[in-house]
Amino acid sequence: MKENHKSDFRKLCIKKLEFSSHFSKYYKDKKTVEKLEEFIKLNNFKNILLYIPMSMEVDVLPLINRLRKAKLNVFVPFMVKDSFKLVKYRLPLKKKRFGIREPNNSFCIHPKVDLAIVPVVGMDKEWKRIGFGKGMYDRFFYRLDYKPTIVFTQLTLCKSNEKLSNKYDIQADFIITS
Ligand SMILES: Nc1nc2c(c(=O)[nH]1)N(C=O)[C@@H](CNc1ccc(C(=O)N[C@@H](CCC(=O)O)C(=O)O)cc1)CN2
Ligand SMILES: Nc1ncnc2c1ncn2[C@@H]1O[C@H](COP(=O)(O)OP(=O)(O)OP(=O)(O)O)[C@@H](O)[C@H]1O
Repeated sequence: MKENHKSDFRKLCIKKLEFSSHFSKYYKDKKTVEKLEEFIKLNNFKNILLYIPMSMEVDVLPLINRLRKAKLNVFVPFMVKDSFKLVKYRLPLKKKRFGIREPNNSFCIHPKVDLAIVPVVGMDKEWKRIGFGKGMYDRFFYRLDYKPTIVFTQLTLCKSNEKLSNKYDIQADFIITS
């Protein structure tokens, strides 16, 4: 029953985000990125997990470039089987599974991040993440032996007033949207 609710809510949020991404996307991206940057500076984070955005996600590429100029370490997901590892952001990016772009593989030892900025499709009552349903972020955080600060980011808030999440779903410490 709950799984049906979850997948219906996921579909609804995807529709909402796709719709929202057609209107003032530039403004929403800019506003959200400004807030993210302020948050990073205020808390003095140095090693940051970001992501290579898809069209309905907040475009964090300008933020990535600015953070790199400021000599912060920016990592992005590199999909491996049912989850991902972290690689340092660098060009070129190559299109992979699900149309996701990624930098080349890197063989450095596991980097430790103090902040993880995570794109979400939706959130439930408990501020737990609803993603595309593959469980990759869930597995990534479950397998970490420390807990970074987690920020969820989204173009337009899509939050349910019901509990839809499962035990393994990751929970936000902060939400930043436009
Ligand atoms: N930008 C970004 N990178 C990410 C994720 C993400 O959510 N966003 N991931 C989070 O786990 C991982 C990739 N996992 C994914 C799993 C499924 C789909 C997916 O089902 N995509 C839809 C298309 C979405 C669209 O309409 O654009 C599909 O393939 O049908 C996407 C990413 C790692 N990298
Ligand atoms: N720590 C874990 N270990 C094993 N399986 C897991 C774990 N976390 C999630 N899963 C599995 O992943 C699948 C997808 O989970 P869920 O529906 O919560 O995805 P999601 O959080 O919406 O998507 P995603 O994290 O990919 O964006 C589920 O079948 C779940 O059993």
